[in-house]
Amino acid sequence: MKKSEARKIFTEKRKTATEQQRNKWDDLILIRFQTLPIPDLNVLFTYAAMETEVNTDAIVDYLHFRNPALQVAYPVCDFDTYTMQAIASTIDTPFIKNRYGTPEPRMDNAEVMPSQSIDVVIIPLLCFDKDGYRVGYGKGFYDKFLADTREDVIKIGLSYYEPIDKIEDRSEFDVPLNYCVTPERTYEF
Ligand SMILES: Nc1nc2c(c(=O)[nH]1)N(C=O)[C@@H](CNc1ccc(C(=O)N[C@@H](CCC(=O)O)C(=O)O)cc1)CN2
Ligand SMILES: Nc1ncnc2c1ncn2[C@@H]1O[C@H](COP(=O)(O)OP(=O)(O)OP(=O)(O)O)[C@@H](O)[C@H]1O
Repeated sequence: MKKSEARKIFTEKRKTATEQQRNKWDDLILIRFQTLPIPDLNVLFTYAAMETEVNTDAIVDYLHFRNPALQVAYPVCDFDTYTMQAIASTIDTPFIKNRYGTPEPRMDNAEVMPSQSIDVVIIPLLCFDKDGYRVGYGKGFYDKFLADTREDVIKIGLSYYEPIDKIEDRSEFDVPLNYCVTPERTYEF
């Protein structure tokens, strides 16, 4: 399947899930996430979920419990260059929606986490395939960001839906996932 077709299908599919269903899937994904063989980590780059995305709050709480010194960063986007920065955030950091509806940490006194310091990236996606390739919103935010991260960074996708067989129009920039967790299964690539 081509990325553009997958984007359309999964954008529509996402809208059909009820809040109750999503909450249940978030719980199942958390339970699976807790069994991933990820080593101790110091810096996490995650995302603040929009309504139809897998919520990462409980996963962040769990990782924080594992390492109280964990630093957690969230994306702040530049829509002129389609790049993003990892902004360190705490429980007290206010989040505001940008003009495209994505919650972002407020930038006052913001600490930018160097891409090279990040140990694990939790990535939102519209759909993924059986080889770990993903389809996002098509602006290349994540592909560009991941290009600057360490070779050994662990990339974990979260998805309510199972993978498609193959994204046909992969590009040279596409960075595959190491893991993808769904309510039904954990995929390792
Ligand atoms: N929760 C969450 N945060 C995230 C992402 C995500 O997928 N989920 N991102 C994952 O990338 C980045 C934001 N990506 C986005 C990409 C496109 C649009 C969007 O609505 N674009 C408009 C046109 C924008 C323009 O051209 O200036 C559109 O496509 O209609 C919004 C966010 C970073 N933060
Ligand atoms: N490292 C990079 N350097 C320059 N351009 C890039 C890079 N990575 C991706 N791009 C460009 O970004 C655009 C979007 O790529 P693609 O269709 O794969 O989006 P996507 O994977 O759905 O998006 P995202 O990474 O935001 O989730 C493409 O035009 C691609 O050429």
